[in-house]
Amino acid sequence: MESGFGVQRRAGGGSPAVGASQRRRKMPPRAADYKLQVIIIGSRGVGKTSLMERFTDDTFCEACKSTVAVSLEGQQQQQQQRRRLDTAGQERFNSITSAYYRGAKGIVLVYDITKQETFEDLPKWMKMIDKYASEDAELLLVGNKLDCESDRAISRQQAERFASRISGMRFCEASAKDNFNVDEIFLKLVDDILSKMPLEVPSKELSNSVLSLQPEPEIPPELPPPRMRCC
Ligand SMILES: Nc1nc2c(ncn2[C@@H]2O[C@H](COP(=O)(O)OP(=O)(O)OP(=O)(O)O)[C@@H](O)[C@H]2O)c(=O)[nH]1
Repeated sequence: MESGFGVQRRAGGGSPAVGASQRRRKMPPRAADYKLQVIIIGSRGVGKTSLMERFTDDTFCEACKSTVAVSLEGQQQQQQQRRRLDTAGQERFNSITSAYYRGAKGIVLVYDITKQETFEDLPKWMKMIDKYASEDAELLLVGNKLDCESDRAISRQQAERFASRISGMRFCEASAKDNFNVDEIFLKLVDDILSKMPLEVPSKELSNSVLSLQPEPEIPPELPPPRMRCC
């Protein structure tokens, strides 16, 4: 399953430490300077939607339905639009999938720190990134459900080792439930994306971004070499 969204960020908008959720609640919406497409990917139930909803709405749902496909535009738009996409047909999935990966400036790869299998799925997701995403996309590995420390199955060191083998991948742990590290994840990612962008960005680069959630990826037989560090 995958999800993503358009992150809008005002230039000089302050650091994550200021508390973005506070700003979201108190500041009236303003036209964004940038719209960047970020996708959130990872196995079923790891908390992709919860992380996104915590960031965009500052809400958390204890018993959410599994997402098939969702589109969401504009974190700072007053009227956030969501629509379920018709996801019938693998061909359609593939074209949607590749379009979202291709357009993504940032990719958040999520696993659940209490579920070994979601960590074991990570190489599968990396293959999708290698196949479809831009080489320039910022990558962030997130171990979610940090509030469930007593049920932890994946150590921080294991995840750090995984991330260190992938060029440019950052890593952090978070809790959508406790709102721990959520704003920091997305705002740092956006800062990293913006710091890579040229000062004058052509307007077509700033087009609306949408989000897509799709089923488990089918790994194609022929894959390009993975984005592993060479030394
Ligand atoms: N304890 C805890 N539960 C969480 C956290 N984040 C999500 N959950 C729960 O995990 C379940 C799955 O969360 P979702 O956000 O729907 O996960 P998802 O990855 O979007 O799931 P799919 O749409 O099925 O791929 C829900 O019951 C959430 O309430 C978290 O940080 N801590």
